[in-house]
Amino acid sequence: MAADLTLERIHWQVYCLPLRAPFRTAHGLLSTRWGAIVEVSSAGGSLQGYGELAPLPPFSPALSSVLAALPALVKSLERTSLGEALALLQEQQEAGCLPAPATFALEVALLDLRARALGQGLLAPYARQAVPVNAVIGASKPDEAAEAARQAVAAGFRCLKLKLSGDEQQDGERLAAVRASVGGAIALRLDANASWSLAQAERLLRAYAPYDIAYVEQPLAADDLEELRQLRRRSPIPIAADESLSGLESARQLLQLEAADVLILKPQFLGGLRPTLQIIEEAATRGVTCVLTSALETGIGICATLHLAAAHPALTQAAGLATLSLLRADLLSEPLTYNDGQLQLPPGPGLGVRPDRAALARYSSSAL
Ligand SMILES: O=C(O)CCC(=O)c1ccccc1C(=O)O
Ligand SMILES: [Mg+2]
Repeated sequence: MAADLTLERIHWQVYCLPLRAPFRTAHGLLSTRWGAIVEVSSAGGSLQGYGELAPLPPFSPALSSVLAALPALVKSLERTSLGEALALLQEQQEAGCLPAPATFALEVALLDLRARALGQGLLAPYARQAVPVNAVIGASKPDEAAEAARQAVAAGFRCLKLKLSGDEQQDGERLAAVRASVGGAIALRLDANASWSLAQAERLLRAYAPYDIAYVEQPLAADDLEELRQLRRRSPIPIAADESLSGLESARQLLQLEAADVLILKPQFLGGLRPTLQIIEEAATRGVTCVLTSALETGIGICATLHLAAAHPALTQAAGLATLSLLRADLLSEPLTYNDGQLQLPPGPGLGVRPDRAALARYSSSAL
């Protein structure tokens, strides 16, 4: 049985991947993505499972502190059975002892190993074999953003997410330019990345409402849920919480306060697929929409989130999983495929993808 498999070795390789072009959000400019690919092997080394940690302050602790937690965690899991390892990981995650990206990486790697042993998909059965995704447009100059939006629509995307910079004038011009360039039939989402005050948000959301916005992510600072609740009651545009969600407890507070119309869920920053699934279930009972997104991981992390997006019947909205093209390269042996604004679930057991050793070696880093 898969649960009886013994884990022999758990190791990780840190990577450093440049972005194709620096990516601007209200949190600043991102030009390099750091993370690590985790590999777990069964006794005898016949089976492997893979996961990815890709921390990103302020959404998570920094890479150095996530890596610092790994040796003790790995020591507690090595040479246990797969079933025990998953239970131990869950225990430590629930006790709040582990940084979220470390739990996500280990959980996915263990589930990948188990699903490969069973010859089934990571989270089978699936509600869909392809997941609609939004293209993401950085907070670049209005004409550049409009051109990027046009290209995304030409590539088949029906939903775009536009990053705001916090510069009010440019944000307004960028939004007008993007809406004009794509026409009325394309869904538009905005992401303010926690950059507005309550008064500013009320004013800007009224100004942006005529552009037909599906929702705005995180208009206000992460920790003031009461203000978010007030804004939601007055806003002509639906409100999504992103930075305000740090795990199950914060999700429960948001649901309790009815502070958001939409929850943006990043398993990388929520401590894995299991707590994310719990949030999806609790949100569904209250009629709150959930949208899964990447944390700008490489293909391993994106693919894990894709499996959850494909598996759960409630996740019908476009997911934020079209971020691989922001990176200069991926680390997969076979690329993930985007077709007509949808990301295909790869066939094959487990994640259905593996890291490419040569690519991993090329972008590996020993700087940490
Ligand atoms: O949602 C998407 O389309 C892409 C993912 C994304 O924007 C993101 C990625 C990493 C960290 C934060 C965010 C964000 O939504 O603010
Ligand atoms: Mg966001």
